[in-house]
Formats: sequence, C-alpha cells, structure tokens
Amino acid sequence: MLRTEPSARQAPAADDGTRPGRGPELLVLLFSAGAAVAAVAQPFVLGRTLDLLLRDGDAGRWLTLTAGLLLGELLLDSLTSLFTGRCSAGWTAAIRLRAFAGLLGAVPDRARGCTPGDVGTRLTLNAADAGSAPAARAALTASLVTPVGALAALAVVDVWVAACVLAGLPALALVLRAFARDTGTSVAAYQHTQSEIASRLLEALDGTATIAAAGTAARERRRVLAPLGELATLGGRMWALHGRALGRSGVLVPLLILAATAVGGLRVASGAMTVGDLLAACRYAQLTAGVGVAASLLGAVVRGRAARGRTLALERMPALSYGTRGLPPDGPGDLELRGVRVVRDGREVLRADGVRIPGGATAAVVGRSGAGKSVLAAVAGRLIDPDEGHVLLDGVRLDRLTREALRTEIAFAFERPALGEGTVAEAVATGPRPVSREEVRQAALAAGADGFIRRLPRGYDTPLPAAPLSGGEHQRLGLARAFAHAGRLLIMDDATSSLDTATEHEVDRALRRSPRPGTRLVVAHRPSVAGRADLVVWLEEGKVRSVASHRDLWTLPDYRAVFGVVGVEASAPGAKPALPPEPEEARP
Ligand SMILES: Nc1ncnc2c1ncn2[C@@H]1O[C@H](COP(=O)(O)OP(=O)(O)OP(=O)(O)O)[C@@H](O)[C@H]1O
Repeated sequence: MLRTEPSARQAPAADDGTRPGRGPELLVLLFSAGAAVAAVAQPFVLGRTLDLLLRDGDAGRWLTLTAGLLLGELLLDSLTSLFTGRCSAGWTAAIRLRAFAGLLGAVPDRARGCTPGDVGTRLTLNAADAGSAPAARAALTASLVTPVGALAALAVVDVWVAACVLAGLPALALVLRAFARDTGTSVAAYQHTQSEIASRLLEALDGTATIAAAGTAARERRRVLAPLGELATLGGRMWALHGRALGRSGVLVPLLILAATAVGGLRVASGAMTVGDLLAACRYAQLTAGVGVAASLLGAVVRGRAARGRTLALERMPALSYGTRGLPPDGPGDLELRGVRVVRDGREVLRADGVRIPGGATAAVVGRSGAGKSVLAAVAGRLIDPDEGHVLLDGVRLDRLTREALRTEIAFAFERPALGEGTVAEAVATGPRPVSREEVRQAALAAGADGFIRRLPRGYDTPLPAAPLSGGEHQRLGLARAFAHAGRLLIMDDATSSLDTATEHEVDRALRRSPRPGTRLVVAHRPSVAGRADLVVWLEEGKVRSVASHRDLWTLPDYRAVFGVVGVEASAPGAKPALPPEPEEARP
C-alpha cells in the first residue's frame, strides 16, 4: 500500500498552473455568506411586514424589502452553485495533475507497489472528492453565519427565546462532532476498499487470455468481487451514520423549535412580543438549529480530507534529486560500481563492489531469475539510487550529475517499452534531445525495425494505435528509440527477449558498427548474447559472483546451469567444456 514518507526526498512542488487561485473559493464563501445574511434578515423583515399589515393594512417599503431579500437569496444561491462547480473543477484538475506528476517523477521501483486500479481510483474518484473539499469548506464556514446571525437576531427580537435556543445548542454540536469523527474512519476504509476492487478488476483484465485459457472466469469473478461485501457494509455504515445524525438532529431541532415557540407564545401573551416577533423568533430558532446543511457539508469536507490523503501519497512519492556536475567531454563511458548495496523490504537484493566495465565494452549481466539483474541495470543507469555505495561513469558519481547529463548520456531499452500514441516516427524520436528524421530511420535500421515499419499503412507516419505490432516489433521500436538517444552508456534490460536469435544477432552487429558504440550493459538470458559480450557480470542471489569472459565462465558447471545447460560438457574429466553452438540462423 502507498505511504507518504515525509523524510524521503520529494518531487519538487509543481508550479505549472497546478495550484488554482483562491478566487472561486473566496467567491463561494462570499456568495454563500451573502445568501446566509439574506436568510437571516428575512424573518425580521417578514415579521415587521406582518405587524405593519396587521396594524395598518399596508406595509409599504417593507413588502418590497421582503421580496428583494427573497430574490437576493435565490440569486446568491445560484451564484454559489456556479462557483462551487468552478472551484471543485479547478481543484480536482490541479490535484489530479499534481498526483500524476508525483507518480511519473517517482523513483520507478518505489512506484512498483502501485497497482493500476489503485492509481486509477486515486486519480479519479479520490481526486474528485478531494477537489470538492475547498468549496465545501468555504460553504461550511459561511453556513456558520446563519446560526450565529440568527441567534444574534433572535436575541434582538427576544432575549428569553434566544436563551432557550442557546441552551439546546450544545446537544446539536455533540451530534455534529460524533458524525464528523465516525464518518472520517468509515470514509477512509470505503475509499480503500473501492480501490481494492478496481485493482483486482484491472489485474483480471490484464490476464484475460490466461483466465480464458484456464477456464477460471467464475473464480476470477468471485476474487474481483470479494471485497464487495465489505464495501456494502462500509457504505451502509456511512449511510447509517448520516441517518443517525439526521435522526438525532431531527428530534432535537423540532424540540428546540417547539420550546422556542412555547416561550415566544408566553411572551406574546404577556405583551412582551408582537405576533410578527413570534413569527420571526420561530424562524430564527429554525435557522439556528439548521444542522442538516452543515451535516452534509461536513460530510463532504471529511470525505475530501480522507481522499486528499490518498492523492498526496502519489504526489509525495520519493523522487530522485540531481546534482550539478556534467560528464567529461568525449569520455569513453567507463562504468564502475563501488560498494553498491540495494536493500528492499529489509532484504539485500544487490551487492556489487569493484565492478568495472571499460568504456566501449559490452557487458552481459547474467544470473537466474530474481538474481538482481534488473536491479543492477537500474542502479547502473540511476533509475534508482543504491542504499550504499556509488556508481561512477567516467569517474563522476551518477548522483552528482545534472538531470540533463544523466538522461542524455545514459539510454535504456526495456522488455516492454511504453511508446505512447503518436506516430511510429514520434515514438522513436521521443527522448531527452531532438532527433532528426534521418536519425530515426538509422536507429530503426539498427534495431531491425525499418523493414516492418515501411510495410505499415503509412510507414513511419502510421499512428501507433493503428499499427498492429507483434511483441517483437514493439520491442524493436523501443530499441530504436534507445539507439536514437544512446549516449555513452546504453542499458538493455531484457530488451531483445521477444526477438528471434537471428534478429537479435543483427541488432548486435548493427550496434557494433555504430560510429559511437559507447558502453553497453545487456541483461542476457541466452548464452549466445553473453558469448558475444566482451565480459560477463554473473549474479547469484543478489551478489556478483564473478566478472569474467563468457568463455572462461563456461568452464564452470554453475555458470552453465544458469542457461539450463547441465553437466554434459563437463563430463570428460579435465576437458574444457565446449561453448554452446550458435543457432544456425545466428551465424553471420
Ligand atoms: N522495489 C522492490 N521491492 C521489493 N523487492 C524488490 C524490488 N525490486 C526488486 N526486488 C527483488 O529483488 C530481486 C531481484 O529482482 P530483479 O528484478 O533484479 O531480478 P532479475 O534477476 O532481473 O529477475 P528476472 O530475470 O526474473 O527478471 C527479486 O527477488 C525482487 O523481488
């Protein structure tokens, strides 16, 4: 589950229009306070009008004033609704953008715990609830004008009736407090369960082929909907709390009004109040005790606060900070891992000390599944920082480099590249520096992608959503993008896993012909890839077991076992095991 980590370095506060002005919020406050003032003034004016009508049969200006107040309240209420909508929309968009920026700027493996469903819920439902809170808060503040103003006006009309209403207010305040407290807990649990269902649903959608193949649709449906019971219970509890608050206030408020009317009646009987005063006093008692409006606004504020916590968790995800140094110009790309340790969930997942890869060399990173290959690749290109030790490129620590130096000199290619929805050419060209059309084509040629791109309906200008690509073709576009932007270090993490051996070999040959080959770190699962590398970094259970050439390592049964080659070649005592044969199609 996502947590905010206040001590961690955080993404810089966004200052790109993601902080809406307080204008709409202030207008909501102003208009709703105005509407409240009009509501408070009405009983007094109405009482006065009634008295004049009863006495003289003509209320003169007072009648016009009554109508004006009624219309004014109506107009102010409409303006409040209009600016509430604007305020909520502005804040929702801002909160969403900030959470999204935080997520995209986060250290990638920290974002690993976010499931798509959970992120989706936070960015949609939770952001909308959080965005509604500022307007609700403004309206709630303004709603205080009504009871306070009504009580003051009541005191002016008759102090005894006011005292009677005042005596009942603490009970109403307690009802509201209990409502706010209990609702806060239920709302947080409700939002969490909502995101749990969304996560499960998206997981299921991601695995539709597996579910169909295994015939487990019914089981999957049960799994996705399992938290539904809890959601219903939590939803029921929230409605119950709301209902209880309304029920309690529904008893208290009429009792209070009844008591105020009784006291007012006695005062009229004793001649201390007029009939118009009684009318005003009853209405003021009603306004003072009008807890229903406050309860729903309070509910929105509480819901918004819980939701804001959930969007803030995305916004404040730990991000990398950058230094101020550049790299020495024309450096060869020497890579060194010094005393590197990476710890996750209390477990050491990588230890690498004294690993040096000379500039221009190709190093294969090999090891069994879970050995730490991707972690090493991420540390080497500073997608993550090690918990201890340093990575140096041409003698400069990566964490001291500027963001620009880091991203223009180190390129990555991944197993499943995210290519966006632009055209094929745009997908390849997107990166830290502008790339010409010719460079795009050269990169595509090197990645073995030019051929299939030309066969697409509009060639390089085919929009990706209209390009039916196979897994290998998709991967080749990712490779082309990495080649187009490669600086002195290129890291390929399983980036050729979907290519056939011949294409993979072609890609390797093209890279070697590149005018500026640079250093390459390739996560490899095939012995042929390791065999073509200048040296191999062999990982075992998170530790570097050896850095040597594939030829030398192949003599070791444990090394051969990494590739699933067990025993056979080592069977002749003293004989040096043969290298595995290159697949026929891989030979130049
Ligand atoms: N953010 C993380 N939180 C917890 N554990 C992690 C994290 N990142 C990596 N690990 C753990 O570190 C170990 C090494 O992971 P890594 O992805 O580097 O393996 P790998 O050698 O690339 O495996 P494969 O060949 O299967 O892709 C794994 O046990 C993995 O679960």
